[in-house]
Amino acid sequence: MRRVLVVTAVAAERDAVCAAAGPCDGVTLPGGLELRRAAGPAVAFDVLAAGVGPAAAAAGTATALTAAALAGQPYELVVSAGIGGGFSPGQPSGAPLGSVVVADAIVAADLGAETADGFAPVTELGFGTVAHHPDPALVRAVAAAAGAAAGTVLTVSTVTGTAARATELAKRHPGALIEAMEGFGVAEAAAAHGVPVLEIRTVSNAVGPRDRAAWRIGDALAALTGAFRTLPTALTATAGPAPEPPPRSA
Ligand SMILES: O=C(O)c1cccc(C(=O)CC[C@H]2O[C@@H](n3cnc4c(=O)[nH]cnc43)[C@H](O)[C@@H]2O)c1
Repeated sequence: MRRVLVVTAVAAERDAVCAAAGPCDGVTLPGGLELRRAAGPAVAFDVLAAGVGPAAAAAGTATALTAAALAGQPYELVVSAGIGGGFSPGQPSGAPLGSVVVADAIVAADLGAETADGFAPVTELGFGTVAHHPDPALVRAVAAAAGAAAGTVLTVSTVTGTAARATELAKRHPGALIEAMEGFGVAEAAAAHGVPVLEIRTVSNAVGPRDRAAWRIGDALAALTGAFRTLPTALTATAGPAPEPPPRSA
């Protein structure tokens, strides 16, 4: 049985994933976060709503990964999942409302410093990392199964609210399809545990001037459920042999 941890920001996104994964039982993690567990025939999904933003996402992901490792049932894959803002197709790249995106790069777009010459990522300041690159074969397989585009997904701590900011981000990241707020935090925790990561997003709104009335959250959540329905087949097709269970203690 393959074990996959899925991390969303909010309960509505978690429930959209659970709607695809099958009946989800609740398990409480150290610290009080509730994990929803769905054991499918080929893949077991544990789904966690860890909170909004990269810090909450990293903390929740690290807690779930540590608890699983200590229980002798480590995860094989972590997936950051949820809705996001799509760059408009008129920009260097883009993703329309309701579409599905699988990240081929998970990029922290506002982790750095403002300088007189503009934004400098922390890597240019000499430390840290600003990008994680999921396994390309896995990205291709999952995107093909879900009918998704593959491209850069940005992680921001502040939702973009102006056309100027949207244009600046699109210029700085020409391959960006979506911005959201958690992927990089999930990816950092996964990397710290040596576990592969994916990010799957569906577009609820356009990146740019804030217009909450125009958000299509229901459509994006339905698309998220649809994408997760295709995931077990894609994962089983790409995975090697299932790992040996840990040795039983005498
Ligand atoms: O109000 C609701 O019913 C509702 C249901 C599901 C999700 C939400 C959220 O507000 C989720 C916040 C979550 O979504 C990502 N997100 C969505 N659009 C953007 C965006 O334009 N820029 C950045 N992030 C976006 C983000 O990951 C948030 O955590 C509400």
